[in-house]
Amino acid sequence: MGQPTPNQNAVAAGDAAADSAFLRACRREAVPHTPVWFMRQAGRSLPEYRKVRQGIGMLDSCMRPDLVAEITLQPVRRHKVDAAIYFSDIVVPLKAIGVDLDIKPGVGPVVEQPVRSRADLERLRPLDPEDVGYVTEAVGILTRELGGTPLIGFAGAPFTLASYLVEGGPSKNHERTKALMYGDPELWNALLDRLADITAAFLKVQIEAGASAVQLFDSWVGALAPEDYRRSVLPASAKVFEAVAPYGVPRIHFGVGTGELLGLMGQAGADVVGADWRVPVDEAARRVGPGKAIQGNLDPAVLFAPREAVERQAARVLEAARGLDGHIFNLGHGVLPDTDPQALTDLVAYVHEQTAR
Ligand SMILES: Cc1c2[nH]c(c1CCC(=O)O)Cc1[nH]c(c(CCC(=O)O)c1C)Cc1[nH]c(c(CCC(=O)O)c1C)Cc1[nH]c(c(C)c1CCC(=O)O)C2
Repeated sequence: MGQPTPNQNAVAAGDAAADSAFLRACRREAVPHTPVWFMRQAGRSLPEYRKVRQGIGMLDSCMRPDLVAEITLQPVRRHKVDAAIYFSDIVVPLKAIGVDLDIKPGVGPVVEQPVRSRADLERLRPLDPEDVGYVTEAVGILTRELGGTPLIGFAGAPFTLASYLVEGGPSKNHERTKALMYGDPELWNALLDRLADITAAFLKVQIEAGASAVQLFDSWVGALAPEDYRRSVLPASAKVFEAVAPYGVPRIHFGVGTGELLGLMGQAGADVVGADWRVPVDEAARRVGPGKAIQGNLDPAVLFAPREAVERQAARVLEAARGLDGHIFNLGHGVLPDTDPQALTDLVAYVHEQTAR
């Protein structure tokens, strides 16, 4: 592998963000306040998002740098969150290598020809940075406009991407995915390895263009038992983290329902591990093991309760985080589409106020 060569704009923007509360917390350094951002902060809960997206398909919007930059900036302006997350979707790199898929409103990613055989696997070619020139362009705009606010790049983890590819769409039980994993381990390992390379290439594009941190979303991996995760998933996720390690940007690893997997997810190599709301953050930190920051973990449904109740539940998260040497406040999963945006703005202010040092 060649030496990483971030461009000069990226270096300048990175310098401005380097001392931000978010990046300091990722590195487990002292912070002026606990940093806050929200998974899925850019999107349907915001009226200004629905306005700019009118008449433009989800995947089309991901390929328009001006629109991507605007949507990424919207929650930063409105909520004063401590980090921006790049507006895209986990299936964008798959679309970019020619997989025939679409994101259907209210459904999610749907794949025309699911991947279930060796011949299907051969259709997944490596990602060339030129396949996603619009990402380089949008990240470039963003790092200039964000100033000192760090930009988080992201990608889907091999297991979660495999689930969409094998099932052909969203799935509750992941039955075809598991059938392949148990029934043809050789093909399964080859699929995850190929997805690891695509994911790593996609993260590198974002980092080289100026992203200050990256998050690997393994949203659906909580469906697995620890032994299956260790054997059939961990090597591919570890390959992704290792591939981007030379850049030195913080690497975040997140999944839902991963209480029993947190130790193994820590072993996969991230610097920060995200937990959902089912495990308190101090217990999550104990399970993840030493030397890693923790991100989380207010239940996104709590935001539908009155303000005082939201604050009581947020206070519980902060209390559990008190002894940790690196905590990034977030929800335990993404912002739900019907969330009142004001509840998010108020929550950011509350966390900042309560943790100001
Ligand atoms: C599993 C997953 C997907 N996509 C993603 C994940 C991992 C995170 C998680 O677990 O929630 C990641 C994602 N998708 C989107 C972002 C944008 C950045 C952000 O604000 O976090 C991110 C980080 C935009 C989006 N991705 C999608 C939307 C909604 C589509 C729209 O606004 O038209 C947005 C804003 C579509 C999508 N794409 C996917 C789903 C499940 C959906 C929702 C389907 C629906 O209910 O409509 C796959």
